[in-house]
Amino acid sequence: MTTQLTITRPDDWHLHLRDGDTLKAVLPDTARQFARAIVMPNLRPPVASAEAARDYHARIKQALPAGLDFEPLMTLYLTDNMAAQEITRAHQYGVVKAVKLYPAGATTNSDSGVTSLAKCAAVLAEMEKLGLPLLIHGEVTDAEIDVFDREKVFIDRHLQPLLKDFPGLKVVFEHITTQDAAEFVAQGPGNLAATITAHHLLMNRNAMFTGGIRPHHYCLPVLKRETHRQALVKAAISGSAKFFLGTDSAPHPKSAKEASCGCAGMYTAHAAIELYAEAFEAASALDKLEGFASFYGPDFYQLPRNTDKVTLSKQSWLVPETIPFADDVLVPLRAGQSIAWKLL
Ligand SMILES: NC(=O)N[C@@H](CC(=O)O)C(=O)O
Ligand SMILES: [Zn+2]
Ligand SMILES: [Zn+2]
Repeated sequence: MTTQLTITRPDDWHLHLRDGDTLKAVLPDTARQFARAIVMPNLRPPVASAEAARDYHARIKQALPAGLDFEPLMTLYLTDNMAAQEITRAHQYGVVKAVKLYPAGATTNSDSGVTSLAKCAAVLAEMEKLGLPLLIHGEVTDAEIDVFDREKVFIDRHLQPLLKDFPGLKVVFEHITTQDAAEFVAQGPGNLAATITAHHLLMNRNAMFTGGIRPHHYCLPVLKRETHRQALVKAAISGSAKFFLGTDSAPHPKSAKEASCGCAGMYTAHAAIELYAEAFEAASALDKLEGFASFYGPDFYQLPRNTDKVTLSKQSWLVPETIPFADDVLVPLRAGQSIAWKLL
């Protein structure tokens, strides 16, 4: 049995850091483990210009505690009326590594998102030309479509046409949750990849209803049935460079989660790499963790792999019930329960 695991320092290719005091509260959790993270732009207002991305980058660097080495990789929030020129400028700024597509209304702070991809043709052509990846929250927003089917329908209605219209565009299908998405990506072209969260590897939709409603297990895309979870595990441990780590750690105050209309998002940054280690161990595939967590992401983004190492030890520890979050608290995944691996 493996009791220690040393891997190249990982990166997180999908992360929500928020801003201001909440940024300060969560950033150390990520920076302790990861060398870099792709930072999501769904602030209020969204990070939709090259200047906004540069300023947000500076605020993150400023919020970083002394002694922690961490590089935020910035994203632009795609809107219907974004000019292609904005992409060119953002690319020139250097800190912007990708553009994020939120279908309008699909998730937290997505109301300024895209209503029709046809409106973004010039922007997408410019990204294709520059090699700037498009990161997609891949769910349709149609109220008539069952919430558990929204990812699958997005593939047919939007992702397939997009890949056909822009065959050279690099695309990351973010936080995939279904067998349909895993198979679509595995069989797709080399410019198509996907991130997978730890929570979608560890839990199926029963976790939202164990003994009552569990708001801290509600995220988007919503957890799916067990067959889908198994397909995601299979993809993550396959050794295919098309699948890599993206936590989608999405902090919200406890009061906003435990509410009559609670918001979507799980906080996993406090234990991200440890949670992934649990999932890979459960699949007897700890030897596949390093590629998934530390190699395939930078390879896809054409960034250098990290050179330093981290070590995980098979050592159970107790997750706190809450974590301070500005003037509130947040409830981390596994609150009050234990995690089998510990980052040394
Ligand atoms: N994943 C979530 O459930 N929530 C994310 C948004 C997102 O990634 O869709 C958030 O910003 O809270
Ligand atoms: Zn999303
Ligand atoms: Zn997200």
